[in-house]
Amino acid sequence: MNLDVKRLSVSLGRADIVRDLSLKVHGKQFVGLIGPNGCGKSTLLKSIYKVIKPNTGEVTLADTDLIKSSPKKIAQMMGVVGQFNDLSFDFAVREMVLMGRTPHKRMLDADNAGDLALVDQALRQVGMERYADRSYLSLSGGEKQRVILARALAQEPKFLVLDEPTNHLDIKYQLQILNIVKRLDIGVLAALHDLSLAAKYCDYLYVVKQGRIAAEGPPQEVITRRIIADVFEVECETYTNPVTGELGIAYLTS
Ligand SMILES: Nc1ncnc2c1ncn2[C@@H]1O[C@H](COP(=O)(O)OP(=O)(O)OP(=O)(O)O)[C@@H](O)[C@H]1O
Repeated sequence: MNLDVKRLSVSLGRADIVRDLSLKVHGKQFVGLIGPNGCGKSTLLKSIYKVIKPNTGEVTLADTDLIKSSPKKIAQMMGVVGQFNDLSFDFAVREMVLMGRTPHKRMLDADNAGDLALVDQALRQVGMERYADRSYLSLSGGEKQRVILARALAQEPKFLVLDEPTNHLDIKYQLQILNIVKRLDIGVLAALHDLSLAAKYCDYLYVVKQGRIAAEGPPQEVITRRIIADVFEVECETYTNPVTGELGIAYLTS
């Protein structure tokens, strides 16, 4: 299932935040968006899952025009983990995750054994099964983040959009969550702050600077001294980690 964003522009207030931006996720690629604070990553993702209306441009998933689709239709195809997931009302963790099943039905049917089995499976995947009856609002930031991912997994998504999915997570769960996502073997578009994690997990990266794509390519081609200095204003050297063989980044700016 391909995601195709074509010439998308988004303004918020008087500011042009996303500027004539195009990107693609082919099939089951794990594609990362990296870029400094405020460069427009969340705004771009929100206009893909239709929380923000773009001024111009096209967003299609498979052959579906997402800009013209209903939220329910989008939710039947796409799971979303947004950046801020707090609620005004409290729900039990199991109820939160069950909401991931709502787009598939006209009304939530809590007695549906199939749905409940998917909810339990999703909670197990993120290591939160013991918390099923706990109040969502009583959870820590990282626990909430894992529940929100479980809700997206319970949707049985064909595509995932993730905005900083490892926010609040300790290193064990950062790795665990990204491993889970990688193993789903579906298309993923994820905004990531940690460049080492982006290099480790992403097949392809787009670097966003002031609402435009400043660079794109496989991580080894994009996470370079020159591009990091240009986009993040930080001096670094990259190297091959002698233990893992992965791309390493040594930050030199003091
Ligand atoms: N309603 C608004 N009106 C005007 N500007 C806004 C509005 N909402 C967001 N912005 C601005 O849009 C810019 C892009 O924000 P966005 O959240 O997309 O950035 P981001 O790349 O996701 O940043 P971060 O890495 O900090 O999460 C920011 O400068 C932000 O202040």
